[in-house]
Amino acid sequence: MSQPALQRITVLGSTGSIGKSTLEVIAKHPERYHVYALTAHTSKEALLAQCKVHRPVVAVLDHPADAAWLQQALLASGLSIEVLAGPEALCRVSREVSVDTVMAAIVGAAGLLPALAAAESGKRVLLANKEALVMSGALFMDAVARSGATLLPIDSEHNAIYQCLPLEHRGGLRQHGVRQLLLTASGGPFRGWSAESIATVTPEQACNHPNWSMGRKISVDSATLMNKGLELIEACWLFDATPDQIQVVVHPQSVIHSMVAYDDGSVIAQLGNPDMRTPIAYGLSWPERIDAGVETLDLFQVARLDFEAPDEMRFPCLRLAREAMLMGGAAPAILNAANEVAVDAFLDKRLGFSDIAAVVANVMAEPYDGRADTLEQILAADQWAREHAALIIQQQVA
Ligand SMILES: NC(=O)C1=CN([C@@H]2O[C@H](COP(=O)(O)OP(=O)(O)OC[C@H]3O[C@@H](n4cnc5c(N)ncnc54)[C@H](OP(=O)(O)O)[C@@H]3O)[C@@H](O)[C@H]2O)C=CC1
Ligand SMILES: CC(=O)[C@@H](O)[C@H](O)COP(=O)(O)O
Ligand SMILES: [Mn+2]
Repeated sequence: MSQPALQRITVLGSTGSIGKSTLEVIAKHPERYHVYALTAHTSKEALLAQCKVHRPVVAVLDHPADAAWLQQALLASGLSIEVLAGPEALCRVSREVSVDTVMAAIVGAAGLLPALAAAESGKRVLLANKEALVMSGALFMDAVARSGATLLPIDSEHNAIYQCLPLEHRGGLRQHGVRQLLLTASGGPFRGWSAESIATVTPEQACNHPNWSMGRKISVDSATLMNKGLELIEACWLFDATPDQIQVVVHPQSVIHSMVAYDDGSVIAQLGNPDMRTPIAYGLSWPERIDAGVETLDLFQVARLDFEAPDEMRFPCLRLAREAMLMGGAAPAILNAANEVAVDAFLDKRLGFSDIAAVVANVMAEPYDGRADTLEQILAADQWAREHAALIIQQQVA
């Protein structure tokens, strides 16, 4: 058997939940994958530890003082690794000519520019950072098409749908006999709770996802169902679908990661343990399969699979996201930015849980007359929404 081609990889957000899982899978296959760059925001000790194990060529931190600290610590450990600082360095390690694959696993809008840089440079882009696509869907997909990049979804639901679709699904789902995409949702930690109980939950409760271990921002998004809203927009762009072709199905066990319904009545599903190493390994090795270190699903232990409709009255964020996608233009970027500001405020205990949806709804209700065709316009809409959300939160607190 021939040796697989070696992939040189940049892991954006390597100190996060997805970043760490990515490095676990990479470490199992040293003959296939070499790390080119590792990046973090402020977690310098964690990045130092990762550098010692994975020996990247470059490491990136946000602040120059942190980068200087890391450079010193690496030299003291006898490691010659180049350390860079700042957002432009993230784009540089995404674009680097010798890099084949970029794992885009920075959380939030901060991940947009380096993910886009990878898409524009024709890389294999492993996209976990759903906010990038929500903000810049048309622009991002256009960059992929023009550069010939290979875009592989890492978000578990989209990875599942990708696995359930025919190989060539581009250019419309209908012509491939696809009737609907069934996007599964766990329902989050507050599924079935009354509106009154939901209103008083703490960040710790919101971050305690029933099935997945994830970063704090996405955990809160799962709890409000904004995660499913962002994923609906993400699916529209990835699979060239309209919101009405996507049905959200609450499935509390998170064992079916999503499904595709076909014209002949077939429903094809992808199942597995709720462990992100599976979609990560799929993205790394596609079109082959590698060991991800994940056990085969024990169906006898799962025993039952439940399904219900999402409750958009108690969890309005899903409806807000669908409306943003239907509005188009800058609306998804505005939704995303307002949500990021509101989630930050909730995690800081400056805002109640139910106020997250209220802040997003209020920002979306404000008239915005800008377009969202260019990156500059998208970033302007993002900035506008952040300012409005901050103002609304300030007024609520005052
Ligand atoms: N976790 C999961 O299971 C899933 C996550 N996703 C998506 O993947 C992305 C990452 O999620 P997750 O791993 O949970 O997030 P985490 O919060 O665990 O990790 C985020 C990573 O991004 C870095 N980062 C944060 N802010 C910045 C910034 N301003 N500039 C540069 N780097 C930054 C962090 O560095 P530092 O450590 O220094 O803060 C960290 O490495 C999100 O978009 C999420 O929606 C999608 C599906 C599943
Ligand atoms: C693992 C993953 O992809 C997350 O986005 C997960 O789906 C969150 O779960 P819910 O949003 O369905 O609660
Ligand atoms: Mn998901």
